Amino acid sequence: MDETDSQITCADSSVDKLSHLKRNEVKSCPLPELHGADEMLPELNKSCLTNPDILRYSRQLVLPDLGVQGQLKLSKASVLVIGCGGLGCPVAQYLAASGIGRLGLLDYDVVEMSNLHRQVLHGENRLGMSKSVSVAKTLRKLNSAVVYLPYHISLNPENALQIIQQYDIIADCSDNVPTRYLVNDTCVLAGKPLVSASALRWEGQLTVYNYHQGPCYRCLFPKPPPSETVTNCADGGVLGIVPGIIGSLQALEVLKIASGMAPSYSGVLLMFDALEGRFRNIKIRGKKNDCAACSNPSETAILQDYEAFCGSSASDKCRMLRLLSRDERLSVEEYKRLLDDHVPHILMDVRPQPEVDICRLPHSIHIPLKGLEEKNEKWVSFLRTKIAELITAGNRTEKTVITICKLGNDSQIAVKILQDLFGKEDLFIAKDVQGGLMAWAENIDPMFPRY
Ligand SMILES: Nc1ncnc2c1ncn2[C@@H]1O[C@H](COP(=O)(O)OP(=O)(O)OP(=O)(O)O)[C@@H](O)[C@H]1O
Ligand SMILES: [Zn+2]
Repeated sequence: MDETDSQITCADSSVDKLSHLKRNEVKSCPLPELHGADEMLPELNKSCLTNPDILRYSRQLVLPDLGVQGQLKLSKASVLVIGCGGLGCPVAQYLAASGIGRLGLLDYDVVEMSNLHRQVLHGENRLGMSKSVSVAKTLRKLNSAVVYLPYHISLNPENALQIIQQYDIIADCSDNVPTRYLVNDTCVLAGKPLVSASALRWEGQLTVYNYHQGPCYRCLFPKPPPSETVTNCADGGVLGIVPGIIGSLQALEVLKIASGMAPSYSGVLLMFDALEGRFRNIKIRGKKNDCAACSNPSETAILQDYEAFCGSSASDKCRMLRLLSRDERLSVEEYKRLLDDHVPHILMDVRPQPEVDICRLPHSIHIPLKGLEEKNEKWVSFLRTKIAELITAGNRTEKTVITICKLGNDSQIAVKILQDLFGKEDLFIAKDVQGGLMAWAENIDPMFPRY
């Protein structure tokens, strides 16, 4: 079947309108909601398996723990997958293949090239398309008996309860802390089990919240971590297979709950280390008596400002630190002028080595942020040598060090450390390049690689 004749149940005209919009356009235009938050969904009430069902699911039907009754329960169950990215793809794929009744697919974002190594339900022909629609289109070809409901929206405190209460089980496949708190609190309020997972670099985690008397996310994490300590896939990287593995396990937990079995990870945290090839199960604390969310669910307020609570955004792709004042920063245009005017300076690239191996500005020196943070003598004396060379070579005596990284976060931290190390010296100036090398690629040099 070709892309164009896929029978996604949402209005296909709205899908087409969305398909090739850029992310910002999608966010800013009034969206034709593919499935609105307030739309009531029909009940799933399959009472027996048809012959095609029996053939399709035969290999799992013969499993004594599942059987016909389990399969029928699956067919009557509905699951909301929040985030159609690295985790959401395998979760949705295995649930669809297993014969879940209804799959809600929620994501505000569109498919990008850097998604394809792990978000395996999208493809090159889907670039710019709504992720939720793309997943629905792919899965329609895998199992057309499942009802797919794509929501091309951002889950927020205004719509979360209306959507979540229409599903039996929730899979959190999102990638940011405000969304995790929002999903948790809403699941507590609506009384829904929440299968939650994360994947970053070579590691993955998985647990089930709010299942029977089990703990919720807030029982474990009453307060969010400091926003500057939170890394996402764009910052930290992720091996595509890791969310593939964790997402498959997430689907397994959902399937167990949906078919009437007990999940394995309620009150237990699975930690997967792909480098070591090791899975570890850690027993986690039970329900907290004074948990702000689940100790008294009817009182749980989900209308708090989750972004303010967490100090980070639920929709920005990149976290943006604001450590420096405007005059401690150079825009890429200002930095280009400084280069064109041959102003003596040191450009210090503070990214980790693997990123420098991908691309760098040829005149930069490389001192990784980690080396600076540890005040590593090797790097500090290397920088002192470079500053001495700058003073000897130039007619001017300003010791100007400009830091740069991928997006302009680590470069700000580097400026703070430099100010601490050299700030008392005469004529020492430290600034960073706002937006980093990706802003350089965007606004100055279109040939510079983006990653
Ligand atoms: N509040 C939210 N509402 C809707 N979708 C969300 C929300 N929070 C996160 N998501 C979605 O969850 C998905 C998480 O998946 P993943 O981290 O693999 O993708 P990504 O954000 O595209 O990755 P990258 O960081 O590499 O760009 C994203 O597609 C993101 O758009
Ligand atoms: Zn709790």
